[in-house]
Amino acid sequence: MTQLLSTIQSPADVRRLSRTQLSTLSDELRQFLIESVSKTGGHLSSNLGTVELTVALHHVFNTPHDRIIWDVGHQSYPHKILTGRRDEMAQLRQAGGISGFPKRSESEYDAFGTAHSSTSISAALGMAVVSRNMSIPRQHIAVIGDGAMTAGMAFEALNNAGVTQGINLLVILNDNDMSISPPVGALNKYLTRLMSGSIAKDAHDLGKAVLEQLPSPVMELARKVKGHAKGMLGPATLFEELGFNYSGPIDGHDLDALIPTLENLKKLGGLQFLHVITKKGQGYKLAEADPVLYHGPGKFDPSLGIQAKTGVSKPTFTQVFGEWLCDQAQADERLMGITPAMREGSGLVEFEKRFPTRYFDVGIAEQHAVTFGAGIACEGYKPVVAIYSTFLQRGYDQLIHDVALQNLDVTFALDRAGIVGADGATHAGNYDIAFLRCIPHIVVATPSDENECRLLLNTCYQYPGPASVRYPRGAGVGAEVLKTLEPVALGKGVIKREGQSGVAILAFGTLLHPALAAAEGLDATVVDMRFVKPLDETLLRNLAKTHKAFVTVEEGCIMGGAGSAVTEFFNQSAITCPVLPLGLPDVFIDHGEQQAILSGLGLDKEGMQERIAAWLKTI
Ligand SMILES: Cc1ncc(C[n+]2csc(CCOP(=O)(O)OP(=O)(O)O)c2C)c(N)n1
Ligand SMILES: CC(=O)[C@@H](O)[C@H](O)COP(=O)(O)O
Ligand SMILES: [Mg+2]
Repeated sequence: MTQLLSTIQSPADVRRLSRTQLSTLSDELRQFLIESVSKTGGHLSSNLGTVELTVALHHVFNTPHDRIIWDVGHQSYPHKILTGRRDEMAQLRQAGGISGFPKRSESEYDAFGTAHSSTSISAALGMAVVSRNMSIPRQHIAVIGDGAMTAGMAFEALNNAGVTQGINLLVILNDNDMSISPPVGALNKYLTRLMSGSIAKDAHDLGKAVLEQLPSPVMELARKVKGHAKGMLGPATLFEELGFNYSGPIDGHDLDALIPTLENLKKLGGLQFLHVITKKGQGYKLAEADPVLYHGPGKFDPSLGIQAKTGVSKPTFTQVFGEWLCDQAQADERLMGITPAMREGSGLVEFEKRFPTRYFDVGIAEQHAVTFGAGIACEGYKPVVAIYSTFLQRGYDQLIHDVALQNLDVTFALDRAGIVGADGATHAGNYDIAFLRCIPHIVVATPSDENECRLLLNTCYQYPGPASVRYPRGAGVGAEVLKTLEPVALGKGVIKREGQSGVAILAFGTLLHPALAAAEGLDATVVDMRFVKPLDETLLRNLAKTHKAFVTVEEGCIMGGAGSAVTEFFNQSAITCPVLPLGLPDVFIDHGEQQAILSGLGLDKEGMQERIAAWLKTI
């Protein structure tokens, strides 16, 4: 039953509701969420945890005039539902439907586009200084999870905000004591101490009482009084030391606590930090019991919950990597596995169980993960950094300056390379080939199937410098994976089909398979290049003697990608054969089903055949 929810057209309707109605609305919203996400798939646990907070925020603040920035944004579904997108939830994360993350082009209520974590405070601060300079009376609210709070960028923003005068910035720490996996790090321990009330509770109560009694003209003085009171009673919180007025912890599922607190903070303005305690999966027993499983499920039956898959399914590339990592770690005790907060997604669950002292979840801290690996390599150990292609973007300078420049032996296992599907443009791993191949020393390997993934991991692991293996989200072609730890030759491709038409298709990665199918109709030669760097120059020189035209195929951006590598080599070697580069165009590619997106871009058998045939007519 969603009677009240169905009357909500915009947050203005939420602002009119009584406390009792807000409570009913929250219950209906939660029910709607479970039903809706069970039909589309999406991020469930985090959204169940932000229902009351979202209702309270839209009730108290004047959105969209006031800005709410949802960190990561995977918890913004209640916000989407209350801001006019209830019906669109049926197409969430599907082609043509709404995004799973806040998106400025989608709604005026989405103040900032997010999906990569820990950006909210910086963005809110940027908005706040403009409001200050333009004398716009506006509130800026960053809602950030305890996981997202572990990233350096969040602290860079707090550091900057703490000395910024005259702004309204409210940081709400949505602390559910969970990242995707259980949380890690010293900050988590600190937050647990705050949560237990041992640091600031008494001081907070005293401070709040003082503030509530004071008339607004003396608020500034009040803040000083409050700070002084805290100082007398015990140590200030870290956030107070950084210049914020800390409130909390409060129960983030209790509207009676949330609403007056938010109203109070709104009145106060300035630099405010509110610590809210929530439960991931709140209100859906199965998600409460296993928030990790329900972090980002596919479709499921709400009454049964997620069911274990029956039958035999092809292993995913992630599973192939996870198994390889365990086998390699068994064989080489120098191996250390590193993940920036993506244990499940990167396939490290088993590795952690079997090699706990060699497993490092460093938090949402990609830059640190890379340099941490560099340090390990300096001491003769062999770090394997398991990281999604899109998240390695965060560690780019570290990759160049800390790893490659020193030619350190760090292996990068790049998952989710290429189109990722439902998460869309924010998570697409489209750029790694281009941004890696321009860095000296680094090996860039692009396996075409699961078995080759393992073989190239072997090669890259044994290569005594920086090396990367990129593989896509999901399952491959069902190739049998040999349990070997033997490497294949570095920088050598393999001819898969000899054609007679004088056309050679050079495939970098899993698009080899549609390329092979397309080649039948074209009678083209097909090569599994295996490596973008080093490029198999000998093979290319030989092919150029017998072929008149080349096509490159990759699931990565065309600009600067593997096709560019081939063209550059041809130019340097005075090879005059024309090259048609097939890959991802120079646009951000929205969410949708992975294969459908590739087909839409002409990267399936038919598309390749058509485009190659049309191009051949022009040369
Ligand atoms: C830069 C970056 N690294 C990793 C991720 C993947 N990721 C998405 S949500 C999440 C956990 C966030 O935890 P928290 O902020 O506490 O939110 P919760 O899921 O607990 O609601 C992670 C690691 C990401 N989105 N961005
Ligand atoms: C929000 C976020 O960044 C992750 O939860 C991401 O959606 C995971 O994607 P995968 O499902 O590909 O692991
Ligand atoms: Mg959390």
